Amino acid sequence: MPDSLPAFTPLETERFRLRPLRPADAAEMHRLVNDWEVAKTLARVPFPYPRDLADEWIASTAERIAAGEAYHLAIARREDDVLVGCAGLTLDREARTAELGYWVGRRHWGQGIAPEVAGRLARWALANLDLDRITASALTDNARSAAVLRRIGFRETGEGMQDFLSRGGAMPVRRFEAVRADLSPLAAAPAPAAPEVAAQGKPILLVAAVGLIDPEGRVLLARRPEGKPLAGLWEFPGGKVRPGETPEAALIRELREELGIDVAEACLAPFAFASHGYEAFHLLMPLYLCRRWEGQVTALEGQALAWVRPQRLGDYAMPPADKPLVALLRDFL
Ligand SMILES: Nc1nc2c([nH]c(=O)n2[C@H]2C[C@H](O)[C@@H](COP(=O)(O)OP(=O)(O)OP(=O)(O)O)O2)c(=O)[nH]1
Repeated sequence: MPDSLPAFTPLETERFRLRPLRPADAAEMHRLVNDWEVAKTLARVPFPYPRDLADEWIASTAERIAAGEAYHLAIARREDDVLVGCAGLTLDREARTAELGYWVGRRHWGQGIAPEVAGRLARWALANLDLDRITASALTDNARSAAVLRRIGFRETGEGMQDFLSRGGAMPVRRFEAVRADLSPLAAAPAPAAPEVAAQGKPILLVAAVGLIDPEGRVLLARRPEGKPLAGLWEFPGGKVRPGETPEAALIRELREELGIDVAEACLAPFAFASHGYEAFHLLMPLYLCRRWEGQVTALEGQALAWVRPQRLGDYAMPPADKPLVALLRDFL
């Protein structure tokens, strides 16, 4: 019944595909999860696991993906689509958080599947859903799961008790969480090579950005894609100024590459700048305003775009450097 499946573009890792569960997955899912060694580590899984529950659960995952409430996905091998486990996120949209969970069938243990897929799912979620934080927990006696969480960048935040259906009561767990900085590529950046480098201060990064303004006075924001630092935050279009380039030339190039529009230098009006210390560099970012361009604004790099009324800019999570610019822009427009 492919047409009853929710619209969700599968997430690929090197070896696996995270895709919506299908009714046809029920038998294999039941075989893998109806195993005490698996069920005992999961909070919301009963043991024994009734066969009918697999069908009901799969149907409910489709509904919840369609509603944007939870993303419980099959972990399938890319080469032959064999189901090896499940990974999921349950959202609390108001709190801008999601709870991560995963399990792998016993016959597939020992291949590093959990860190590969859970890391991908967490990075995807922070880049594509309106979240600031992902939480997870592992039974205190489940050192393997805690190690997976640490390996993908989660930090331990404390201990607590959680109800486990399979154990028939509350069990002690370690709690973990990750924010954008924990999972971003910048977190893995090496420390400065020599102490003198640090003592002289951070390098300055020059980035040119633009507030494109449409005839209705709305400003264009673009969402930083997965894989870049600060993924998932909304920003003014632009990018790094290359050696030998002027900020204006850099912007004209970036706008053509990223949005498919042509902007004349005379249409870029200098407006303000951001000067902000990030951990690894100091950002200096001139912000221009532009009301005239040629061509249709198109997301050429698959990034989400939003035309936002100045008064609504505060509803979009943006990099810390942009906060003062947003305030200035709101007053100006
Ligand atoms: N474009 C843009 N970058 C911003 C904003 N706010 C902010 O802190 N930044 C930071 C994020 C990045 O560290 C840096 C821009 O670098 P980038 O990596 O996106 O630049 P790029 O498009 O040249 O990317 P790449 O070719 O290196 O992939 O500036 C903003 O509003 N717009």
